[in-house]
Amino acid sequence: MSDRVLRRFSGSLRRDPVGILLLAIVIIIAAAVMAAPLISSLSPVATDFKQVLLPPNAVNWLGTDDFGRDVFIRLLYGGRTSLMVAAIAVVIVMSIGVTVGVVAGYFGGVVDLVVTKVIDVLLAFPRLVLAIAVAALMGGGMVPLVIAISVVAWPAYARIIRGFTLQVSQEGYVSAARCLGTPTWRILTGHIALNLIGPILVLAMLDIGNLILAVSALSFLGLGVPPPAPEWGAMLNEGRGSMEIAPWLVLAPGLAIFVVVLAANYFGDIVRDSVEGRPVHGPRNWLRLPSRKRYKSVAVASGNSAASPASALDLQGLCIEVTDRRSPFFGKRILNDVSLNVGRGESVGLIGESGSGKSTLAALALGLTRPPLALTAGRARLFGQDAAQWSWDDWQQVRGRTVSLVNQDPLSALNPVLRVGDQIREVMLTHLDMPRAAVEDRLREVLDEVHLPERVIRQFPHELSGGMRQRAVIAMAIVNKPALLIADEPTTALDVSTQIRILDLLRDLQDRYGLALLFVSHDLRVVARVADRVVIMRSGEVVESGPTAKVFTAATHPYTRELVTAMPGRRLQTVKAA
Ligand SMILES: Nc1ncnc2c1ncn2[C@@H]1O[C@H](COP(=O)(O)OP(=O)(O)OP(=O)(O)O)[C@@H](O)[C@H]1O
Repeated sequence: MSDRVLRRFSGSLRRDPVGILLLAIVIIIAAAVMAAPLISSLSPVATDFKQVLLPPNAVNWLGTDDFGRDVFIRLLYGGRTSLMVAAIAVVIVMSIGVTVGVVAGYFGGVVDLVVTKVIDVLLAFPRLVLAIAVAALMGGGMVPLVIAISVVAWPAYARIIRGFTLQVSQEGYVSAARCLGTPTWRILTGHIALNLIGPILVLAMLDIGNLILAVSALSFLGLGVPPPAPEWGAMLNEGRGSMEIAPWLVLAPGLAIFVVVLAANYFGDIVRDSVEGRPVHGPRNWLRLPSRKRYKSVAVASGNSAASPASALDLQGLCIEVTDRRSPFFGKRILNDVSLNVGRGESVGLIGESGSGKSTLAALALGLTRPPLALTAGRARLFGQDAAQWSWDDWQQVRGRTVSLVNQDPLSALNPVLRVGDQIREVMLTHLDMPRAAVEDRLREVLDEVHLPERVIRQFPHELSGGMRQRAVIAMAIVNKPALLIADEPTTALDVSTQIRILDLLRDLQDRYGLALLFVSHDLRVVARVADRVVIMRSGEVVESGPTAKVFTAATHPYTRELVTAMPGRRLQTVKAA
């Protein structure tokens, strides 16, 4: 995960001029602060009463204070204290917060009850007031400062980490590890803590700015490092008295705190976006409007005009390999010389055993081939255009509009906290500039098309049956009237009678819209019900293809014959009759 996050982080930063500027400033500040003794031999506490309150000049770049001390040198040494205390506090706060949160969330019961009550009590105090009380009780100084900040900051972390732990503990792999007798410490460190690295990183980045502010605030109140040692908050306090005649005394530390906190928050946002997988952060989003040009050309090509190409999806000699050298599977060929064509209005079934490469192929048709996998040979055309050349943004314009997906798990495709109606509306509004009334009309129309009652508009996914959820997902996929629908094992999670109804619905929609349908499945009976043509894959290669009836009754490849022989009921006619 870390590699992917790092790549996204550096990718976001590269496209973000403000982020790069802030990063450069922070690197300069951090380097200057670390190298303070090398930059000047002057002591930050050396006084010179002949030089008091000098404005910035060639010798004293940021002027002098009312003891004749050089403000620039004090700023450098003060930064060491501020940043070091904040960094130590983050580590301590994280360690306590993560340990308490994970233990409470995983063990639950009395442990959780006691911990959450303690957290509730601590969070009821205003953070800074509690920190002032703790620091004042301990008498000020660097160590009490770190302790005061840690004491008040850990409960918020513990509460968030407890929430994440509760969620991760419910995951199937944690239950499986428990069933397999994995020791508790191993589950906590290996399964749960590993999954919390992302949220922990985000929390740390977002809160480091707050901790720097807390250090400065306590020092400003005289509860930090004792004078004459410099610290940014303490410098603000010292400069307060002479602020009107020597504004540089407060401007210098004030600006330093501002820039560092701003940068920490800004990077916190980028890290959060990178961990959560949001594609773009920052000014790139603000400055660059989505490119409609290429989208229009794709949309035009996908229209049903006579001039548009006959193929919806046309793959020729396609190879997909693991191209990332860091992957242990580097060089592995996932798809080998695969050719497949889905004509307009045609329904093609893609059949293969587990691991044959069906999902990899479906992902390619949606522009979702991501590292470590890459297209290394062959041609991929969507509605006559060379889709291999499209950027992520180009694909974003096409996915959900020209090409849609229905996957096997409707529950994971629907957001559990949003009403079904809002989720379908969102798909429309993402792609089409429609008036409100038209959106509502189309919403009702599409629900009717997938045979769902209007009441589901206001319902949440958990209030629907499995079959209804899959219909809702199909409604989302077809609401923008796409030209190509990819159905990746859409009936696997359903019972047999619901399966048949969903398959009939897909066939029906395909006829009504002239949809091209790529139906991916390992179940021959299911494919027989919807596909005009079938393509059989094995170990990343196409072994046979042809009209459904022909392949099922007169297969030429031994593997296909094996599949057909193993099919319950054997004959296609039997399947259709069922
Ligand atoms: N990122 C990857 N790195 C290495 N191998 C991969 C990667 N992604 C997929 N594979 C391998 O590619 C092969 C095809 O995977 P794919 O998921 O496309 O199969 P599938 O036919 O969809 O299987 P299933 O029906 O079980 O989902 C598998 O052997 C899989 O292990």
